[in-house]
Amino acid sequence: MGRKFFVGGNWKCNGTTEEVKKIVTMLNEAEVPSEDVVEVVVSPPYVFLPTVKSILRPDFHVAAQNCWVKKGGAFTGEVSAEMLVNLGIPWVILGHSERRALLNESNEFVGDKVAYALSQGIKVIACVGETLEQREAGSTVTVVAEQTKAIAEKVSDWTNIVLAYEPVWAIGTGKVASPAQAQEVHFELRKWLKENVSAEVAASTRIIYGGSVNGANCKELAGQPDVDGFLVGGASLKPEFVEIIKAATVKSS
Ligand SMILES: O=C(CO)COP(=O)(O)O
Repeated sequence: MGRKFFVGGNWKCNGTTEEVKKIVTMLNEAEVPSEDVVEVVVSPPYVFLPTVKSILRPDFHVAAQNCWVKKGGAFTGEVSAEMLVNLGIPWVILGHSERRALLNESNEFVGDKVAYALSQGIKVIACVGETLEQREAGSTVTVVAEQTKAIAEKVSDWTNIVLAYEPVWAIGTGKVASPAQAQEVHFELRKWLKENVSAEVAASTRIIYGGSVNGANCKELAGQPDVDGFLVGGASLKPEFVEIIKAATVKSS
């Protein structure tokens, strides 16, 4: 169905100017499959976006890690979607579990943000995922379905959305979901999209996995039929990110 493999690097709140330049140099020198095979998007903190955009190879793209829920104005400390457009930033990550948990972003707020960013022409990596408690209570599918529903209620066009399944218990813990665990939730999310949005959206929307992805586990995860790529945290700051990008060839081989 032509879901191009997608690899996002979420740098989170890390880096100095020097470190950022070093990572970009490493990426610029890397030999990776062509843009026809894999879409690569890196997401530095806001303050480094212009630098990264200006020095990053043209076949890779940049994403912000957040943006404000509506038009900019008197919202101290926020960055608006309009500003991202002004800087030529094509992507934004929204609904990351760290923001949901630490900054109390609700499902509804995330849905509003996704809709507003899309309305301004910014493509969205929308994150969903359950906590360990929710998984142990057997509510994983309900939780991610509710998070996805809050987005689906606000948007009509899914063309510019990539859905990132990031189980909270796997983020930054070194405890990666097994390929079977990831596939199970990705399958359920695709089924949810089919039943609640459309068969076409279900077939064409990329559903990517995030949570302790590294150079050693990426290939097996990429081999799962409903895993269309990754959102990588810690390993996206390291040379092994290149190996993760190369996992795209698992799909094309
Ligand atoms: O949160 C993540 C990406 O958005 C995943 O982080 P880690 O790869 O460090 O577990």
